[in-house]
Amino acid sequence: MASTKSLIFVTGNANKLREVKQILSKGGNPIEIDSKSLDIPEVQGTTKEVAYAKCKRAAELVGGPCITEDTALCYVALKGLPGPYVKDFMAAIGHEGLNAMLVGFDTKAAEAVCTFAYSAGPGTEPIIFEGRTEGTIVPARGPKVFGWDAIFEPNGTGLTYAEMPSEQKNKISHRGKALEKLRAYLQSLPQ
Ligand SMILES: O=c1[nH]c(=O)c2ncn([C@@H]3O[C@H](COP(=O)(O)OP(=O)(O)OP(=O)(O)O)[C@@H](O)[C@H]3O)c2[nH]1
Ligand SMILES: [Mg+2]
Repeated sequence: MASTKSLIFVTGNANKLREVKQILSKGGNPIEIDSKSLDIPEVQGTTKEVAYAKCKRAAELVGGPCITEDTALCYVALKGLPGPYVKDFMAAIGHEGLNAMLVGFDTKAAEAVCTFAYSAGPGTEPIIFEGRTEGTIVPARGPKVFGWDAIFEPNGTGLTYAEMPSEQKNKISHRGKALEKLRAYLQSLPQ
């Protein structure tokens, strides 16, 4: 029988939590997720630096093992920006503004980047797991439930993330890819 592990995911984002639970509860060795909603200040830096610092602080606050996640939306024309700062851009200028930023550029290509970090507990070095999905920024299509899902069309799908059933998004998404790496790592740990 498959063994079940439980892990604390520290996040303030209910949509992330829903997807992480969906993805990790499936498969031969399901991982059970408990969550803690803590608002952890985020440093400026690369996606990996942001994820690493978030997880280090989360482990101190939780007092034990935990995972955190940082998501970035990286425009090719803008050499990776807004990247890990997309949350503030989304809040300030919304879907229309995120499209308008690319007016005058030849390429609307973008990459969704998800960076999970796992800490074995306070004082330990977080380990990073990254997933990337390439796509195009388009005018919003589909339900506007989760962040910039409605304006991101993964290559070769003809659909935005928002137009896809969750199983389809999870199969190809930046988050799904990062979580498969995290799952493999957790399964390699001694019980
Ligand atoms: O359309 C989307 N599809 C996704 O798959 C997705 N994943 C994250 N986001 C949004 O991108 C920003 C990341 O910022 P972020 O990583 O700091 O998240 P957060 O502050 O909401 O939560 P957390 O840091 O407490 O975990 C936030 O605005 C998130 O809502 C997504 N939007
Ligand atoms: Mg955040």
